Amino acid sequence: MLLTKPHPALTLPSASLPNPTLNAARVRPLASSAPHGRRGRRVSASSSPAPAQAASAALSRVDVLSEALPFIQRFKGKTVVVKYGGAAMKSPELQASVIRDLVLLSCVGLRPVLVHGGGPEINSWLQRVGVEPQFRNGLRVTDALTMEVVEMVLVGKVNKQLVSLISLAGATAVGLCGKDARLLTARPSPDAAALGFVGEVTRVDPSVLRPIIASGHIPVIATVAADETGQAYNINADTAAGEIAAAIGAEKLLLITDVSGILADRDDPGSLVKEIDIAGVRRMVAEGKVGGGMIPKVECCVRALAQGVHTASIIDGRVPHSLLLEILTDEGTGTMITG
Ligand SMILES: Nc1ncnc2c1ncn2[C@@H]1O[C@H](COP(=O)(O)OP(=O)(O)O)[C@@H](O)[C@H]1O
Ligand SMILES: CC(=O)N[C@@H](CCC(=O)OP(=O)(O)O)C(=O)O
Repeated sequence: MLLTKPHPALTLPSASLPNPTLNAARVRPLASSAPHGRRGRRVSASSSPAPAQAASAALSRVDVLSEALPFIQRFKGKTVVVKYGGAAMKSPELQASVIRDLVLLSCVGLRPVLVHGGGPEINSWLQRVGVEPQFRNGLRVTDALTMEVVEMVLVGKVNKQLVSLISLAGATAVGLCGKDARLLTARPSPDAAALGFVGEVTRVDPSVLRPIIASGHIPVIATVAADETGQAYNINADTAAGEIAAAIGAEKLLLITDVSGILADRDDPGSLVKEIDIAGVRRMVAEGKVGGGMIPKVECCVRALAQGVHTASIIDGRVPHSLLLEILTDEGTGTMITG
């Protein structure tokens, strides 16, 4: 099945489109100096809308909350693996907004596991040490120096930054990489001659995640793993997220990126494929309609679904609250791949 519909974000008023300033406003806590009403809400005489308008705005806000109830009930206690990719992590405001949504999901009883990338950040640090990044079919060509930079950036920098953002948003997180408690064991990719230290996952041992999740912390996973000899490998974050989702029996796998989802025509942002089954997506890959970084995404969704994950979606991190829209509404925002 292949359905193409206009993307909801494309039909929204311009104020709903990705806008760092608006996102910043959304994540900013209430100014402590602002006067507060009875329930601690900020009250501003000069900017108050007319009472009728304010009441109607409040009503539509609680409507949205109320509509989310069946979804919250359905997914309460369920694990959702969210892969947050580098392309959608470029702006600090966007990062804070995505992390707030993740924390909201955790507060309403879902059990999110965050697997992250950081491709653009790795590129920028490689360039600082004079190495030009190279990719083949969406995978980074990883020699020994590149491997060192990948580990420093993903495990040392990006991972800890996301843990801090979760803390700032009021939840707690534990940062890990594949090496911790042998969460992921790697072996060289079949294309090692061309790709160097790019790994594929041979084993997932999710036992370290269970007590972390049971204690209410959000695991944050960087996808560097070692083989049996301790050699480090660079694992594509989409691939790792799919394997982790399958190993922990996740309800959902969500890949957040910087396109609206799978496009029927990759040069036409309006050609979003809203829903597609495994056969359909395989056909798109065979016909060359899916390329570059979208290939590991599609492949990991297909593998996760084949191993029992119920739904896999590719969603647009540039759309404010795309994570909440995908999980807590009927409409969704991106491409849902079904088994
Ligand atoms: N059919 C397609 N639909 C959407 N994107 C596609 C398609 N084929 C290739 N792509 C490319 O895949 C990219 C997403 O992968 P990538 O840049 O690796 O994301 P991330 O860094 O979030 O993991 C898109 O920006 C787009 O250039
Ligand atoms: C083998 C391989 O390509 N590894 C990726 C790992 C990070 C990643 O996947 O980051 P994004 O999600 O931001 O693309 C890389 O080195 O860029």
